[in-house]
Amino acid sequence: MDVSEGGVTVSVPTASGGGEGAADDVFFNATQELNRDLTVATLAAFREREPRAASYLDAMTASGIRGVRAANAGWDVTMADVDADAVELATSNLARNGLDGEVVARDANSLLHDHDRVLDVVDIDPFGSPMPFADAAFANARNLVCVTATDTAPLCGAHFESGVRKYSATPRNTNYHAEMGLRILLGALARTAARYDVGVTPILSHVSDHYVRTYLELDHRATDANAAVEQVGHVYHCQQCLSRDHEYGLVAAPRAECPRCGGHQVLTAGPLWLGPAHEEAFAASVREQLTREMGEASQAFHLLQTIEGELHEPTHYDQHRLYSQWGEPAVGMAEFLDQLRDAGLRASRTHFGGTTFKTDGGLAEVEAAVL
Ligand SMILES: C[S@@+](CC[C@H](N)C(=O)[O-])C[C@H]1O[C@@H](n2cnc3c(N)ncnc32)[C@H](O)[C@@H]1O
Ligand SMILES: [Zn+2]
Repeated sequence: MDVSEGGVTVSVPTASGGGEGAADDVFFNATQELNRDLTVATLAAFREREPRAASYLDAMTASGIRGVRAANAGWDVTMADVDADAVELATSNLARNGLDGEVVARDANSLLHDHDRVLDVVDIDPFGSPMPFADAAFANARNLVCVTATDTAPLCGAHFESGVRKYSATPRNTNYHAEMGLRILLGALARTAARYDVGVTPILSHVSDHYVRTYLELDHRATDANAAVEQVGHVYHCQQCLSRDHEYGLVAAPRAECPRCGGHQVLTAGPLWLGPAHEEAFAASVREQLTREMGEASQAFHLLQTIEGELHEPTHYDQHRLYSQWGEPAVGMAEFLDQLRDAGLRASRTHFGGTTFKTDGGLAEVEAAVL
């Protein structure tokens, strides 16, 4: 069947209209249109920031939809997949839109390591964890690495051993699991890039549906890599009172007891990324690149707006969860945030959920402000 998205029309396996299709079909997920709309808008915003950026590798292309959309936006595109059927489909999808580009049957790692031209932007969109491709991406990309991770259960600590294996970290299953997943991923990516003397700066990140997506700008000096590693540390989370704190550095200092409630169930999570996961100005510039022909433009607009306003504290709270802990009825979010601000705290919504918020205050200050 044909799918039209963002100004291109591609053929995808018939069964895959609403989901991921049959197991042996070439992969296509209609529900990732938001991810692809944001990719195209991010590429456009990034080109304004880095005008030399011209080449884009869609390293796991499947039907080719993402690479075709990038080619349609003027990028010099290479699309790769290990699956011969995917390569055939992506080749015909590029051609039927009258676009130039190279489609190759290659393993992403081997292609990255012996590509004969500079790859300005590399997009890693595998099944599950991106970590098996992260070394090759950071060793060979020049400006930007885009990463999707769909293994959210390992990332957030729900599938603990798998998370430990894939991310060389200790993810913990907290009530801010989506952000835990994002920060475990960012921490692992920053440490991987550092092996190649590459420093990463996350300029946009979001957790939507069941995937994590992040865009990492690269700098190629050892000092940049050091600066990125300095953004990595640990979160200490009390399972009893939900209080948490964090510390930078690769050496963990597990808490014997919670400084707030004295409980002994304080989890240590990390190493994970404690720095900003986005740049406000860049998120705003991506928002300006959304176009009418993008099917998820409206959702993308609201998502970016929320991200722009989001504080950079490394964990968030769910206001409903707190009120249930306090045994009180929850109030509206706008009123709640006003109460925090009236008490002199910084406070923002987050894109992790409609009742989530971030603040620079500790839990005791939040309680004092709203109860
Ligand atoms: C999640 S799909 C990609 C979806 C696509 N980027 C999109 O936006 O619709 C993952 C693809 O990676 C391919 N793949 C798996 N291992 C690979 C490897 N080592 N190198 C390149 N492609 C690989 C699979 O054949 C599959 O087509
Ligand atoms: Zn506690």
